[in-house]
This record gives sequence, C-alpha cells and structure tokens, in this order.
Amino acid sequence: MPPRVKICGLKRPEDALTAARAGADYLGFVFFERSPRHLTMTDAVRLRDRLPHGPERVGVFVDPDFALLSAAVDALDLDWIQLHGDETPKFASLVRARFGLNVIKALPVATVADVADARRWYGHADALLFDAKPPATPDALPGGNAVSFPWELMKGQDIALPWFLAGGLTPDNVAEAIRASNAPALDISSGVESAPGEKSAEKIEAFLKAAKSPI
Ligand SMILES: O=C(O)c1ccccc1NCC(=O)[C@H](O)[C@H](O)COP(=O)(O)O
Repeated sequence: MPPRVKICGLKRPEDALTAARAGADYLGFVFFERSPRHLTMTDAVRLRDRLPHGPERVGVFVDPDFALLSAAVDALDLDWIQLHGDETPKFASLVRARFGLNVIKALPVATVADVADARRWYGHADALLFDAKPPATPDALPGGNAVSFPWELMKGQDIALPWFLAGGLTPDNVAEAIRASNAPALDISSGVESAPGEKSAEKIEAFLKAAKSPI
C-alpha cells in the first residue's frame, strides 16, 4: 500500500486543490506567527469554503492555548490537531477530550532514543510525526526547516501508532526515504515550495507521483 501523504503549510486554495487532485490524503495549515506559512484567522475563514473535500484537514500548532485551537477548528473545520511544540502527553489528552478530534504529536528526532520517546504518547495521541530536530540557530522554526534526520533510524521500529516521516523530504529523495524507513505516511512542506511559504504546483505533483509509486 502506498504511503499516505500530508502536504503541509498550505495558504492558497489553488495549492490545496492541486494537492487534493494529485492524491494528498491530508492538507496541513500552520498557525504559528513566526512561520512564513502562518495562516491568520481571517485568511483561514476565507479559505474554508474554497478547500477541496476529500483530504483530511490538519491544523499545526506550537504550544497553543485552547482559544487558538477553538478558533482554528471552527475556521477550517479541522479533522486533526498537530502539536509541534513542547506539549505534554496530558495536554494532548485534554485537547482530544475538549475537541473530540484526532491528535498528531510531532517528535524531534536525532537519535534512536528520540524514536523510543514515542512510547510516552501511547494513549494520548492518535498519530506521531517524526521530524528532524530544528537547527540550533535563533531563527529556526519548530518545523518546516527542510532538514532531514537519518531515515534508517525508523526501520524495524515497532511503533504502536500510525506515524509520519517528516523533515527535508523532496520529490527527488522521497523514494529513498520510503525504502530506508518503511514509513506508512509522509509529511512535506519546504520540499514542495518555490520560496519559503510559496507552494509550487509542479513540486506538489512531482512529490505525490514519486511518493505514491516509488520505483
Ligand atoms: O512549517 C512550518 O513553518 C512550521 C512552523 C512551526 C511548527 C511546525 C511547522 N511545520 C510542521 C510540519 O508538519 C512540516 O511539514 C514538517 O516540519 C516538515 O517540514 P519540511 O522539512 O519543510 O518538509
């Protein structure tokens, strides 16, 4: 079965449509002011009725409060909440209970010990997203940095939740990433952009083609 694919950091309806037509399973929307992919609530409300039906909608947040989550859930009719900060398992459980939505917890990975951290989230999250640790620079974002971790760290891991491989994926390296990691799902943002925050239709199509039919 081909991996499921999340195209993250969408801001324009035409990019969401391209992703859906090309076979994306999830569309990701970032609510983090410092990101070039940040969606204001006004833009989110405008986007809602212009989004394709089919792919599930994921809101991406960094240590959010419930007011932000509530506004974004309503604005985009979200299916999933992705927690991409320093949230605790208890907070993830509270989010699930409050909104009745699925939660993806992003985990920063550099070593195999970071992958083992997955266990802490069993019973609290519905899926995990293994992403590279952000670079140690003041302007680095918690995600969306176009940085990979060694994909082989995931091979043979017994992860008891659905999981995404993320970080530095591109149309050119995704076939190798799937081979090396056996990932059941993939997440990409920078690798389908022409500039930070600007999605490229050609790259979205190329990524989905390569991800859904690796050689
Ligand atoms: O993409 C962002 O700008 C972002 C900002 C703050 C927190 C999370 C963010 N992205 C989350 C994602 O799921 C990205 O798709 C993931 O980190 C992979 O990004 P990339 O390496 O650019 O493909």
